[in-house]
Amino acid sequence: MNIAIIGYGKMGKMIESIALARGHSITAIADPFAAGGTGSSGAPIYGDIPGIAELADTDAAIEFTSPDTAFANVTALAERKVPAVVGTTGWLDRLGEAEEIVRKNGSSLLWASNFSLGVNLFYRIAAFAAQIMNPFPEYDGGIFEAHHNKKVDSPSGTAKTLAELVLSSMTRKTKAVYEALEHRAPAPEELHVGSLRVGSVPGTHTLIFDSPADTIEITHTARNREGLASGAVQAAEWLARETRRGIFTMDDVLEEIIGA
Ligand SMILES: NC(=O)C1=CN([C@@H]2O[C@H](COP(=O)(O)OP(=O)(O)OC[C@H]3O[C@@H](n4cnc5c(N)ncnc54)[C@H](OP(=O)(O)O)[C@@H]3O)[C@@H](O)[C@H]2O)C=CC1
Ligand SMILES: O=C(O)C1=N[C@H](C(=O)O)C[C@H](O)C1
Repeated sequence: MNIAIIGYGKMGKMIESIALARGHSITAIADPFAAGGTGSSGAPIYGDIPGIAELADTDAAIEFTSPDTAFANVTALAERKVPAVVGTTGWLDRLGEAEEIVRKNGSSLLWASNFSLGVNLFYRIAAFAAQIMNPFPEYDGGIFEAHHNKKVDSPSGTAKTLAELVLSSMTRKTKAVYEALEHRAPAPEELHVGSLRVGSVPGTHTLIFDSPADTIEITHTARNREGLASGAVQAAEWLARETRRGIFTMDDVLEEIIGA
């Protein structure tokens, strides 16, 4: 299939190499920093989302840019009717608005705060764990995430998704709190989420249940960005096969694989 890459940073470059290894072609790359050149696939790099003519043969675009630019990119791709796989985090307060624009244009959006298949399986395990821990109030719950020191959004998108899953499976927790809690202790119904930015950590997420007697920890540790980029390319393949138009997530891709 033909893929356009929006954002030619750490993820965009890894996606290009994985897409090529899976037999795909890169039609265009958009990134203001590298505009005017070509990617290692030979695809031209534009400063902004290319026009309809340049994207005519593109089956799907994969977008990993920055929280400030993702919404405009999703809008531009929807207007060009290019199905979009979007991994940028820290912009999802505008997701509802973006979904409306995508639907109005009869296009498609598949988004995920984390495209790693391992993390999406971890989400399912975490939701089940939260459900079975719910009747045991002696076990408090919390979330911890660590990422590299170039990451501009905190908490991670993955931690936010994980918190939403825990809240929907654990009725004694009603609210996620992300701040440092400098001057107060968390209330029992609050799910505290902590973030660390250090070095080159690709992404670690832990769900913790802690009682006076013991601790249960479920951790996903990314070793590198390959799993993330590979999941995004698999999501683009899924979206290009999908005959329905509309809004999808990585959970739809996982559902096709595991049948639930
Ligand atoms: N959902 C998931 O699985 C994952 C999500 N992410 C998220 O993806 C995003 C990108 O991550 P990463 O690749 O590591 O970040 P990088 O900073 O390495 O790359 C982002 C790139 O996008 C470019 N960019 C900025 N604005 C635009 C624009 N308007 N159009 C096109 N390109 C633009 C940047 O250029 P410049 O340097 O000039 O600003 C940069 O080259 C982050 O939000 C991160 O949290 C990351 C990994 C996995
Ligand atoms: O910025 C990153 O690097 C990552 N961002 C995503 C997030 O915010 O959850 C996913 C992954 O953990 C890497």
